[in-house]
Amino acid sequence: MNHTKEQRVLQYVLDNATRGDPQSVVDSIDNYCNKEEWAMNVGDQKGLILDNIVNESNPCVLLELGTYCGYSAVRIARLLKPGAHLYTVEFNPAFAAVAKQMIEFAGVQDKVQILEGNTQDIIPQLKKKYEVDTLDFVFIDHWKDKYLEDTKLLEKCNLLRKGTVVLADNVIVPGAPDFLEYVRTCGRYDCTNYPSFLEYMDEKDALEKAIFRG
Ligand SMILES: Cn1cnc(CNC(=O)c2cc(-c3ccc(F)cc3)cc(O)c2O)c1
Ligand SMILES: [Mg+2]
Repeated sequence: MNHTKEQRVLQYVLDNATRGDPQSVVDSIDNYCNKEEWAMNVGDQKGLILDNIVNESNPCVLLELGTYCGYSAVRIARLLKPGAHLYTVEFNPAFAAVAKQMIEFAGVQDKVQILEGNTQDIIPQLKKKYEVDTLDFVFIDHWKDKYLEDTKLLEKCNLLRKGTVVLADNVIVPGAPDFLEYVRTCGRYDCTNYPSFLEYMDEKDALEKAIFRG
């Protein structure tokens, strides 16, 4: 039954975390991925930086690109105020199925909506189909060669407003050089780099925060 790594991560959470307790879900995933099998969750070190930036920006409408097992969706949702909502986009149906169960077990399903499909198709639907006006916070953690085109698509679809926080994972490893170059030089973002480490490893990585100037 647990033929994939993502299913094994979920099973470990079901067996070791507490239903309805998002922190225990986050901690269980980190325990498993530190001890048993590496997986590409943002992890506990970069996760603390993510927590701080979410708390600082007090967002109401959030978008995540790249759900994977739902680790960062649960991590973010556990911090959201009543009425706040996170849309998270996942292309891979197997990942989306695991994430759905992870989010429901954590008890944050009322705050999180998984949108299954390609970001290129879903981003242009956010306003009309999902009744989004503008986004307060965007966490980018999907395919690294899609960061730039999807950031430009968010701009084109008028989903960013003055002060929208765009936070990108993995800007060192695997890296997103064209995205970094763009947000740091195009004149439309105020950028801050947050050095950290690749999840569950000693290798250097970083998050980049790019605040849209409007
Ligand atoms: C298949 N797929 C579905 N979603 C995605 C998008 N995520 C990544 O690719 C990703 C990759 C790594 C990583 C992989 C190998 C390695 F040696 C070092 C780092 C780390 C991350 O935090 C990531 O988010 C990939
Ligand atoms: Mg990542």
